[in-house]
Amino acid sequence: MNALYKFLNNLEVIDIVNVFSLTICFYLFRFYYKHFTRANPLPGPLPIPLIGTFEIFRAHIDIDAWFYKLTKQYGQNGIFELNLIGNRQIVITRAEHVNKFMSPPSEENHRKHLMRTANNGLLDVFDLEFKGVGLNHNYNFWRFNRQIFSHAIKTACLSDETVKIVNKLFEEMTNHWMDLRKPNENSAIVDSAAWMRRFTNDFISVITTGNRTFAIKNYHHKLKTNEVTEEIMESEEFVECISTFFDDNQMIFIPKLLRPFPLISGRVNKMVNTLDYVYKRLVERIRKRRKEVEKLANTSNFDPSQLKNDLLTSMVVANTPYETTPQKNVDPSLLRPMTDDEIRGIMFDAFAAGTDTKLLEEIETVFRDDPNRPLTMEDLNKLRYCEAIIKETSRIRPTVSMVSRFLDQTDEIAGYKWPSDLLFIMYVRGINNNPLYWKDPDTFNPDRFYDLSSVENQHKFAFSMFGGGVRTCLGRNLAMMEMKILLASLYRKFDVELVDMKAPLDVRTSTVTICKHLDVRIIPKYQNTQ
Ligand code: HEM
Repeated sequence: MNALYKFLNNLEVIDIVNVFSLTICFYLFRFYYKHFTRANPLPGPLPIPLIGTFEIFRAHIDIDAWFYKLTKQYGQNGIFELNLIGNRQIVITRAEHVNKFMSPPSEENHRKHLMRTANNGLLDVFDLEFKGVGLNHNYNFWRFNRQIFSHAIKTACLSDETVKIVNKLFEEMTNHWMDLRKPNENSAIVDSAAWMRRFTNDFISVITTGNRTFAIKNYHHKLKTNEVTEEIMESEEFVECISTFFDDNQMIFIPKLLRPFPLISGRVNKMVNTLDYVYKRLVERIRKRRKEVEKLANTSNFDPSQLKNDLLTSMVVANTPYETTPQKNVDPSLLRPMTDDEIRGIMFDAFAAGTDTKLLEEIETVFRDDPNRPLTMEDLNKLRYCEAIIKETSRIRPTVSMVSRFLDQTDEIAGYKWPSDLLFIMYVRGINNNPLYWKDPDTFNPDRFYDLSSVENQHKFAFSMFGGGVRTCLGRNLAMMEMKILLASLYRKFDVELVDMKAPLDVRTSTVTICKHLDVRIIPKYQNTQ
């Protein structure tokens, strides 16, 4: 002890500087030694010590554009790597390599590599770790929630009522557009991105809770009168919060260790506050619905078929005596009622995920009998070219451009043997635009999805829009239905023109790509379109 005291006492500033410099040199040497001797080295940007690849930390970075550039630079063999604070992430850009993650579940793979994020992330800070379906990091909770969500959403997808809701909201929205026309003008200029955010929010709210948020009506009122009432503020804040979550949701991949860092902490706190607000609003709705169900159930002549048909009611009564269509062939351990927190997790998923020539010929053929009649479920099946347009748009610019899976055991992927605890990112946009599978990938050509022979000859993972395998999108049928009705209804009644053809697309990407603003001119085709 004495010797140590003497030693420290005799130290001079220069010695401290030397020790400090030596430590840094040692750290640098060790960092790059480990980097250059890593297993299966792949091409990718050279990492910076402590930070890894810096780009990810830049606020407002267009992650998707950056990944697209990296794919061109490093993805020739369909696989490259990034480093995030010492964590390796493997990016896949070829269809052949996604088999183990995207294949339909089998006895052998139904539990393998199922999680989307690493074990050391921030999911618990955002209260998402054991909640909902999309980001749930616990196999048993995820399975329970997915089972109930999928049972509840099936009813919505098969129901004529859902088609009627989209028709009604569309009519209301377009009436508002026409109302916003300047005096003596036939067409209206609208920010289609802002309107679509409100449309999808209103739609998913009816599907999940049976009640509207009136986001469309409130937005119209705000634009028309410049007046911001409490109701408008609330509905607008809810829409904005969902947007904020998507703006920065790459935060879910940040290791927890980094939370206190200045570039990170502000963004994490903003996300926590945003989610807190959304969670509170959702729990209020759940409690209200529970009371309504209980009140009804306590009446003497109660019949479960009197209950509402929406997702929230289905979840409140799931596995209780009030359920009208009990789940069949389900593991008995999944047959318990849901808690408020569990329902809130699923509702958050639904709100977050649910909150967007030949076509004209097809529309004309389908609606030849009456161009103004509401669209029906039967029409939907005939709108094949409309579906091809949606797929081709999603091929070129997928809404979800990255799908991740966490390797939970050693496995062979893309011809390499990998250790466990490694994050894989399937870069969907890279695969969807890879010239190996698509001739002239930059050319917009919906025939690729219309011509059945070319679809059959395509690699089964060369295009993916809703992911695949055990964790494939639960809302895919509902989303496709909503998009087809919207597209067909829009072009049936209106001509649509971009206001500024030269303006760059105002998109914000994290793992999801969202259009922030897009002015279009809406021109009614018929005089009687109000
Ligand atoms: C155009 C609209 C949509 C697109 C492009 C889309 C795309 C996706 C993708 C790519 C995934 C990841 C799949 C995977 O990991 O393999 C996903 C997951 C999911 N989606 Fe969607 N989605 C859409 C709409 C919806 C809607 C409307 C809902 C609900 C009402 C929904 C609910 C979900 C859920 C719950 C998951 C998580 C499934 C799980 O982790 O088990 N999605 N979606």
